[in-house]
Amino acid sequence: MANSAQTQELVYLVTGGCGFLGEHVVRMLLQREPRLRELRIFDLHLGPWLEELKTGPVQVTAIQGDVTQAHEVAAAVAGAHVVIHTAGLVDVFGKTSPETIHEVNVQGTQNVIEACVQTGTRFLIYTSSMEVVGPNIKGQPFYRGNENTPYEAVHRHPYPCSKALAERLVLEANGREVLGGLPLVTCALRPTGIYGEGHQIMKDFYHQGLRLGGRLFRAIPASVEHGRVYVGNVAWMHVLVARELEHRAALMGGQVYFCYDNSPYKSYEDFNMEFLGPCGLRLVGTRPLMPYWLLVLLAALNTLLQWLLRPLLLYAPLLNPYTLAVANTTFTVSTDKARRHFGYEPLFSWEESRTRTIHWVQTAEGSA
Ligand SMILES: NC(=O)C1=CN([C@@H]2O[C@H](COP(=O)(O)OP(=O)(O)OC[C@H]3O[C@@H](n4cnc5c(N)ncnc54)[C@H](O)[C@@H]3O)[C@@H](O)[C@H]2O)C=CC1
Ligand SMILES: C[C@@H](CO)CCC[C@@H](C)[C@H]1CC[C@H]2[C@@H]3[C@H](O)CC4=CC(=O)CC[C@]4(C)[C@H]3CC[C@]12C
Repeated sequence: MANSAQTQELVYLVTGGCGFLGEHVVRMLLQREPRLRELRIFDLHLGPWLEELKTGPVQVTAIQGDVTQAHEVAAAVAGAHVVIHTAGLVDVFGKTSPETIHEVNVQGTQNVIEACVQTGTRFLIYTSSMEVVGPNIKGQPFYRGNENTPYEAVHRHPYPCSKALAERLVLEANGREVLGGLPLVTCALRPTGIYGEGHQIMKDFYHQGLRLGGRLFRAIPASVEHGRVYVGNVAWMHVLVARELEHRAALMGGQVYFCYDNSPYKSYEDFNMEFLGPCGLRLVGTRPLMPYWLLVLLAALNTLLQWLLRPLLLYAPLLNPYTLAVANTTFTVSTDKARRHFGYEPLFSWEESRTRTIHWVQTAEGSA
């Protein structure tokens, strides 16, 4: 909670502050950054929940804007001490064109960097993704790796390509001189698959299960581990990095950190059942019910249907060759780099993260 003994002097900007992760970052900052004077929330779509934040001691400024518009970004950044750039197009389902994904994720990030340089903002934290590393196009496993684990990070899909390019831009910008002559300090956080309150795909699976009479059918072998991290802990890591970047610029500047916590290593489907099970769903099968080649065929068929139907409607199912490959490839992290560099410990235990997520799925049911 904000401590009135400390001077409230800092101005933060959170891009994408109305998204799934962004909302948690915003709320976490208000709770855990006592030096905050003003919090600017920049997003293409502003959420109505922002209104309730405006009555607190911190000035909350909602800015409707587009990261692809350099002048809008520059106006929002001017005067901010810290920028947390979490805005992005998270599309692995073919809803948007590769060009748009590139424009938002890469050009948008370039605009944020240039705005920092031009207006004199010194600290920039970028929300990257595990996807900048893998799974790669060869489907090679990354088993409990860390930030230094060798891995062939080669991608073809627009989303990981864009995140990798944007991350590189952010890291290369570390040390650039900003207005006033001081160096820019940047770093990138790479969450694995985020879960928690507000996770749309979890909700989609829940409703799919309800439609199928309370059942989901196992498609991926239980032995394929998929890295997951609780949204509250990802937000906490952003807040800590933002706080420590100034004091530990030499150590943290230009670095990447996986976002991790104590969530268990499990397959994507088994992990989801940790929440969906207590909400009344059952995962049928100890082994996949369909042979893998049939899933590959269905995923390819979905791609074809998406292409054929495009002139008429947007067909964007969860299953496509890319999502299947990601779900079917082991990718888990095991690291303590964030603890060593800036003292990160997860704020929420696994039990608490689980309880909060179950509660959200249960209460979100009626509102869907
Ligand atoms: N959801 C996940 O599992 C993971 C997400 N990430 C990254 O975390 C960040 C946040 O992702 P989520 O919260 O899941 O996505 P989200 O879609 O819920 O949030 C993204 C926010 O960015 C905003 N936005 C999109 N285009 C914009 C534009 N042109 N200008 C301004 N704002 C724009 C959206 O309106 C939205 O509020 C993204 O950068 C994503 O790549 C990284 C790893 C995992
Ligand atoms: C084959 C299906 C059988 O039930 C399951 C399909 C699940 C997929 C929709 C998800 C499996 C893995 C997810 C991705 C992963 O968590 C990593 C991600 C990181 C990001 O930065 C953005 C989101 C995502 C790509 C995430 C998207 C959904 C999955 C592919």
